[in-house]
Amino acid sequence: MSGIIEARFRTGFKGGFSLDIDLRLPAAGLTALFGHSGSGKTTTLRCIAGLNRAEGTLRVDGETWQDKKRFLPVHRRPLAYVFQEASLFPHLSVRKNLEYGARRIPDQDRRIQFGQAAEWLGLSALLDRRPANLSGGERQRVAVARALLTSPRLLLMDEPLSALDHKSKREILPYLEHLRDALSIPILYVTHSPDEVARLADHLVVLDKGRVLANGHLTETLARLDLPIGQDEDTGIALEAKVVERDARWHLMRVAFPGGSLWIRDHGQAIGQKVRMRVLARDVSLALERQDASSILNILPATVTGSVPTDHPAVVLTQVRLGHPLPGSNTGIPANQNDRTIKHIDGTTPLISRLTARSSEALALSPGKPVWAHIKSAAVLE
Ligand SMILES: Nc1ncnc2c1ncn2[C@@H]1O[C@H](COP(=O)(O)OP(=O)(O)OP(=O)(O)O)[C@@H](O)[C@H]1O
Repeated sequence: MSGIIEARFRTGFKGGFSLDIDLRLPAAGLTALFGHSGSGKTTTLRCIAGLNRAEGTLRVDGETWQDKKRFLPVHRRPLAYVFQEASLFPHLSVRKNLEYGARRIPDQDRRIQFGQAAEWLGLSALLDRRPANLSGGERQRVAVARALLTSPRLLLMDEPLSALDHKSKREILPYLEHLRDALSIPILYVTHSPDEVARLADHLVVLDKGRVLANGHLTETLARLDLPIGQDEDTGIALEAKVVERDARWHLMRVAFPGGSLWIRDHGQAIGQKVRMRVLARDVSLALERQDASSILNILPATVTGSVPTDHPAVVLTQVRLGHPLPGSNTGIPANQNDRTIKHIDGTTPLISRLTARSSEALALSPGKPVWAHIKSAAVLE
């Protein structure tokens, strides 16, 4: 089927690790493969690349790369692979390294031009340098551009930032964000950084012990309370919003998303522009009444959808969805997929709130309960 990557693999190693996955992924945008060390992220990528000969099926946008009858070897799969460390030719300039990437592709098959790749990765001023005279982040940018110049139909990236220091990571992230939006090919991106997931991913796969724990849209998957991706200080959701209004006097802008909007610090984006935001669980408090006489600017109606304990008995995480149950409906009812009072909040944005177990009990926060989410802070990711 078109527009989809279907990847089904079963494989194992002598040490006892087995991989058994069945994934349907969008054949566009950036899909993050997230999981703890040893969960099978790299093995999955290697199976997709044809570097590991796993039993299974791989179809990319309607084209079969592997099934029971055929196995395209790695050099016949139109993909590019970016590793943790850039392996550039040390004796060649950046320009020559890039030209090497483009060399194998006949002109008529070239989908990404040299100038385009150099511009996307900000390499124009570096073309005459040798790799030894580049920072780690610059070397990785060259490696990504070189990969793109092979005109792949799929870009695989295996923890491309993990060997970089904090400053270099910050420098390279905007290039990757731009690339995600500009490229028409899908990117599969392995990481164990929740931060990179929030900033870069459109779609998220969570792996654990060689199995798929979750596979879904970024905001929805990050909002799940049953996954190992959260539960710490940085737990929260990430979402895409659109700038809809600004208040020049107070340097604020209003950003809208399914089910609501927030006033946040103005970062100068144009009206209509998309921004990616993060709302952390520790910045969301829940109340039964709307508390307007407070310093909090953003107060949104929401409905409780679930709650889980955390590592500390004093703290729980509660999931809500924006919107109140319909007027006149019986509210304190448990969540039920067929209940029309719950259904109307399907599709609105989920939030997670970190609160004490004592408050949760005092407010009787159970599924179906209407609340007001007071959002202390929300930020554009940049
Ligand atoms: N060639 C191999 N032979 C034996 N065991 C292997 C081989 N390759 C990987 N493994 C094992 O398979 C498991 C999954 O490895 P994999 O590299 O896919 O995990 P990962 O999620 O990418 O981990 P990390 O985040 O540490 O890179 C690990 O336990 C690893 O030791």
